[in-house]
Amino acid sequence: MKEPTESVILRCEDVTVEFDGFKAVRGMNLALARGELRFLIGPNGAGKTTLLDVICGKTKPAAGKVLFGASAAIDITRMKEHRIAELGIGRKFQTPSIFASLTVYENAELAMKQKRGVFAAMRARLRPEERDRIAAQLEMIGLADKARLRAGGLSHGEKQWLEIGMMLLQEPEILLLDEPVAGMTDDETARTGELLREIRKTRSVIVVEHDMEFVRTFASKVTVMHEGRLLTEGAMDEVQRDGRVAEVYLGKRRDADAGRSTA
Ligand SMILES: Nc1ncnc2c1ncn2[C@@H]1O[C@H](COP(=O)(O)OP(=O)(O)OP(=O)(O)O)[C@@H](O)[C@H]1O
Repeated sequence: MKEPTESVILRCEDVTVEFDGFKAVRGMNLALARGELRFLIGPNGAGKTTLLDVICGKTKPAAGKVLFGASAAIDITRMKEHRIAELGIGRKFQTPSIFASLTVYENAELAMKQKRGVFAAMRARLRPEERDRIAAQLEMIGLADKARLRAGGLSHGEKQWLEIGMMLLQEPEILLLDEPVAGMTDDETARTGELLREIRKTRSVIVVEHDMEFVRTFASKVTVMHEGRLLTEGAMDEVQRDGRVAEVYLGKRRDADAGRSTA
């Protein structure tokens, strides 16, 4: 299932990752189109997080390539993590990395200044257009009314949204999210899905997710990994009908997921 080359923003080709001889990812292929919201699913230990680690440069593959940019022309396989981030791949981990003692606005301000680069960041004041962008971003993540509150006092879901907002202020082309709705209330989960739909209008997103109810509601295309390999890929309803998918999930599904899922 190869995407037309011109619309591809990221391509993983035959990526293999080894940890002390154990192959966590085995010849994995993935092509992400511009403006796509892709869900990466699979049982525990399938290699999903490791693949995100390879894309953002945190882990280097033993073999294979990661290509990024217009028509996936830039080989980022051996680039340093910070360089990949500068190029436009943002990674959000499960634990929020916001500053609890600063306000929501101050956190956003820091993210904006980080985007400017070290020298410009020393300029104390933000330009009016930068302030406007922060305001628009806080509006998008639903925290405009909480701009003056300490980030540490936000709910779990709000902290996750703030972190997503801070990443967006750095204008990545691709966002990599690892279980963004873990620990969220049903309402927060639904709002996060809407936020992802909004984000994909201007950026591409890969979401590693275990919450099958969430995936069913918000996914268009799903990639299923199993034991480091691509098991199948396609529309969620097709994937759900695939007997192999049900099989690999049987007995491996997380306890937390079992209550919500009938996949
Ligand atoms: N740094 C590491 N050293 C050794 N083994 C690792 C390391 N990181 C991951 N692994 C192993 O690689 C395999 C894939 O792990 P990974 O975290 O990528 O799976 P996953 O699909 O994200 O699982 P989960 O859904 O449980 O988060 C697992 O067997 C894991 O134990």
